[in-house]
Amino acid sequence: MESLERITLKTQAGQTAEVSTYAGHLLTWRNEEKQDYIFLSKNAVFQPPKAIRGGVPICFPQFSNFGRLTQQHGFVRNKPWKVLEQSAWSVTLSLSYDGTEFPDYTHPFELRTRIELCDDNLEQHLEVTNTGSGPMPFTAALHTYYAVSDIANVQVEGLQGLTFLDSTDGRLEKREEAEAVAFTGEVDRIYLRAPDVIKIHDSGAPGGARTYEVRKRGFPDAVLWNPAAERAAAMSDLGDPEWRRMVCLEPGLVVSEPVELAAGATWTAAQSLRVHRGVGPSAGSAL
Ligand SMILES: O=P(O)(O)OC[C@H]1O[C@@H](O)[C@H](O)[C@@H](O)[C@@H]1O
Repeated sequence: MESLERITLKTQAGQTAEVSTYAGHLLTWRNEEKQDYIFLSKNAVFQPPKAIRGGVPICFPQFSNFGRLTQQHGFVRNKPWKVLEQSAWSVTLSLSYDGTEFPDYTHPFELRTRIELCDDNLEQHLEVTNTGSGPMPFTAALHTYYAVSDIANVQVEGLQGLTFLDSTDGRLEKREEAEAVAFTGEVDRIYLRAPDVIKIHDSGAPGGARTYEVRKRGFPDAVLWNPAAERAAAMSDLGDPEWRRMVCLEPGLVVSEPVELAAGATWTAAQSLRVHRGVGPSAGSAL
């Protein structure tokens, strides 16, 4: 059952994005032909405190189990947020935590996210202020689910030569050899010190081909995830064939540069997503 408040952003050309005040969550981004750029599972459950499967869940103050919280990916994706500012094409939301609800995380903070929509370009900012009196450790990620025609058509460019932690293999440290990463099974990797531009090519997208160009700022790491059939079957809000229609590329502050934010200080990071359409699998790259 869907009962969440959605804010709709719209450009003059007719692109739309929907943002849920629950979880401060970008749910959809569609072009003027109503094609999805962002994946939202058909089996997603819109019932707080359940996390929404798809869109852009905000993992904070912890990514995965990188931190002391028992709750995977932190707790802000399971909370109502407040709208601070809104226009036809942008919205800013915030969430305040007073440090009391989770005994494993006693650092008060104010978190804000701003989403701005332009045609074929979406910007998302994340900003946190330490409102406590001591240093505040945290990890974070923008857990972005991209819509793809079929995971078999997807290649990710920009990761060659990087060290990654393989979460499907005990977080063993490995080196990425592939010029373009393809998906032949479960992929769950944390790339350390990833470049600020990474591209996802989908050779089967409507109109011929599509490239998502992801630019990140302030996030040193990048997580790449597709669960493949077996793990997806165990996730009631994903399943088959939904897992084939998504790939996650998540700018993150996970392991490369541990942060302890000073009392009163603010940390900011952002991602800028640009879509290149119908220009072949390389879309201006070397592939
Ligand atoms: O099911 P969740 O909590 O939303 O997590 C989904 C996935 O999120 C990814 O970021 C992790 O790397 C995966 O290990 C995890 O399975």
